[in-house]
Amino acid sequence: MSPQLDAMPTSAKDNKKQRRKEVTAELARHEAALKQLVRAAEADADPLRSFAPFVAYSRNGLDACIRAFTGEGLPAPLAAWALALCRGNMQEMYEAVWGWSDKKKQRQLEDESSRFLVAFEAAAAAPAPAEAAEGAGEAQAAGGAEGQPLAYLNYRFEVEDGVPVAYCYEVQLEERAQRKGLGKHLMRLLELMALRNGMAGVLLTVMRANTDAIAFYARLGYSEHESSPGYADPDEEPAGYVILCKPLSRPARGHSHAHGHGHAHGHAGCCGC
Ligand SMILES: CC(=O)SCCNC(=O)CCNC(=O)[C@H](O)C(C)(C)COP(=O)(O)OP(=O)(O)OC[C@H]1O[C@@H](n2cnc3c(N)ncnc32)[C@H](O)[C@@H]1OP(=O)(O)O
Repeated sequence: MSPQLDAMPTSAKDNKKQRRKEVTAELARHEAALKQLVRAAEADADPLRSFAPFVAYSRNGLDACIRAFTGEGLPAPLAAWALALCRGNMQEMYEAVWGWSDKKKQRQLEDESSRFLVAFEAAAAAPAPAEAAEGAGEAQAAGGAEGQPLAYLNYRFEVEDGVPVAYCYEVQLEERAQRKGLGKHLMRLLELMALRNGMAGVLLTVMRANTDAIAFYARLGYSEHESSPGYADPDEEPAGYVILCKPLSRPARGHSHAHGHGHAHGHAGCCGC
């Protein structure tokens, strides 16, 4: 027993013990509620059903439609295409920071908690298979009526430091689909899905060398998260990556966020996710 407790009258000790028990039980309930929130979000078999107007993207010369997959349910040719696209876009930058491993990336993409949005070109607009990128022809066949895949967003629902978030693992676009608004559209869809599932925000990791992606995320309102290396201590050795976040707000309804998660807009140094 601690010396402080020892010196207390019995009723005060009992009160303190009781209070500890209550706090522990409350924390356990809170943790269970967060896990439940994530499980419910993961279990949604049709995450795009509320966002029908956003599953088609026709702008800037692109004519695409978006479908949702789980990592485990992604057809093999699409999984191969996703891995090849990521390798093509990222391998060089990865090698300078974490190293590149096909196996590790594949495991990440196909993990049971991994989720995908995949944008397919409308079938009529798809180029002949000979012009397609590695794996895209077979991936097209796996996609059914759609044309070739153009882009994907790989995400998970997670609890990060006690806060439920949608974690964006990868956004990868074929070169011919870049800078046409599709990346932004996919991120907006993720934000909508995150909000609908009670997540407090979107989190992601991006390499410092990826200045294009950093500019893209800044344009979309993402800023450095307090868990990002060097955020709290400018003397810390700079890492090769930063963690960015965007808190998500609901229309004010006069009561706090479900499961007690307030949003920290305007909260100095913290973005609430
Ligand atoms: C967590 C991660 O996934 S990090 C890895 C990100 N992925 C990559 O680096 C792979 C290669 N790049 C890509 O796949 C894409 O180009 C992405 C994902 C970086 C961006 O998607 P895109 O569709 O090309 O960008 P999009 O056209 O939607 O641009 C949205 C906004 O960001 C701006 N933007 C995009 N790229 C840049 C840039 N390099 N510099 C400045 N602004 C930019 C656009 O001008 C646009 O602004 P607007 O809304 O005012 O018009």
